[in-house]
Amino acid sequence: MVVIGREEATGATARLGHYRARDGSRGAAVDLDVDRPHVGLVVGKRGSGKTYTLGVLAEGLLAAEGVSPVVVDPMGAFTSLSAADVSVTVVDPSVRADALDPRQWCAVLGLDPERGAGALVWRAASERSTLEGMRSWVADSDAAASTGRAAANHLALAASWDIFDAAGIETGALCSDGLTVLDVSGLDSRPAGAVLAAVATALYDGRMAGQTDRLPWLLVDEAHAFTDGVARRPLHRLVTRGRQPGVSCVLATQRPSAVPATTVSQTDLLVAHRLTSAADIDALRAARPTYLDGDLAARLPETTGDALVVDDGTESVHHVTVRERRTPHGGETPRASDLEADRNHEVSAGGPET
Ligand SMILES: Nc1ncnc2c1ncn2[C@@H]1O[C@H](COP(=O)(O)OP(=O)(O)OP(=O)(O)O)[C@@H](O)[C@H]1O
Repeated sequence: MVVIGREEATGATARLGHYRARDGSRGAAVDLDVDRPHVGLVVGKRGSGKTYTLGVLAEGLLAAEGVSPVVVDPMGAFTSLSAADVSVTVVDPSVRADALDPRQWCAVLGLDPERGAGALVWRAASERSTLEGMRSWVADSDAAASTGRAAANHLALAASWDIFDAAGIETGALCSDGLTVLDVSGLDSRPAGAVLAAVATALYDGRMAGQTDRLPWLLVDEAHAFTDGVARRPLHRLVTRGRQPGVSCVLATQRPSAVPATTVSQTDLLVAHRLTSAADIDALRAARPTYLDGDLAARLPETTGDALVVDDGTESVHHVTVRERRTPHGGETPRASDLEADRNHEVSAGGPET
């Protein structure tokens, strides 16, 4: 067995799959180090196996001691795990208003903090810790009527997202011995970004303040959806500085070119599935010139579930077939033939009741 991500022989690992020889034959088992914190990036075109690979990693983390896997799940691909495994908790995302700082409040509402409604929301977020409090503070402020109305409308929009709550997401609840799935599939990109911002901040600050002994792993699917919104700064902080307090972060995306170059270059574990877009291959190559030279880019895998794994720690590249999941994969793209099969099943079962 080979362990990717470290040189030492001991410590917790998660089974990733097995080596794939050039002729496609199966080689030795491949594990990932989960003993120390890492920054991982899983890339690949649609349907190449990214979500599946995140699921494999989540399973491995669930089985490892001393770590707390947390998934931010924009596709609802992980919610089915709770039926298969009791240690999986699907959480309805909830965010304390003061989990976002004034700058993040302006970012999530798309407001310029320097002017008008943005400046008012900034002050409301500095003065009050709940959304209700911010709304009353704006209503009572002596700002120009049109500015007050605009700020009130933006805060009413935030209230309509139904995510802001005095309880919020606590570090302690996230850092359990099970897998926590934050299902943001029902949310638009702004509230989903607010949830990710709050979670990334809770994990980082929680570890800095010594609130948990466990090492959190934040797995983010469809990460390109979060790179220019309110979650950008907290994610950037995790990617650049999270390892020091012990927080790992693994981002999965079909568009590496949409992920900031600093994020790609901070990655110490890169899992590259099939990629065909020249812009995406170039984005990877630009950030990882040593490993992803022209030759290696040409050797990116062709088959779903196969991956090129680049390990910065040991400066090595591995050709891996990701193992099959032990729990159900919820990321299937619906197919017309599935509907057809369902219909046939209903007919053979006597059809729907009338
Ligand atoms: N390692 C694997 N072993 C077996 N089957 C796999 C593996 N990886 C992926 N698959 C199959 O390929 C399908 C597509 O994988 P997945 O949903 O992870 O793709 P994706 O890259 O996340 O796609 P999208 O970008 O659309 O989210 C899965 O439904 C699964 O059936």
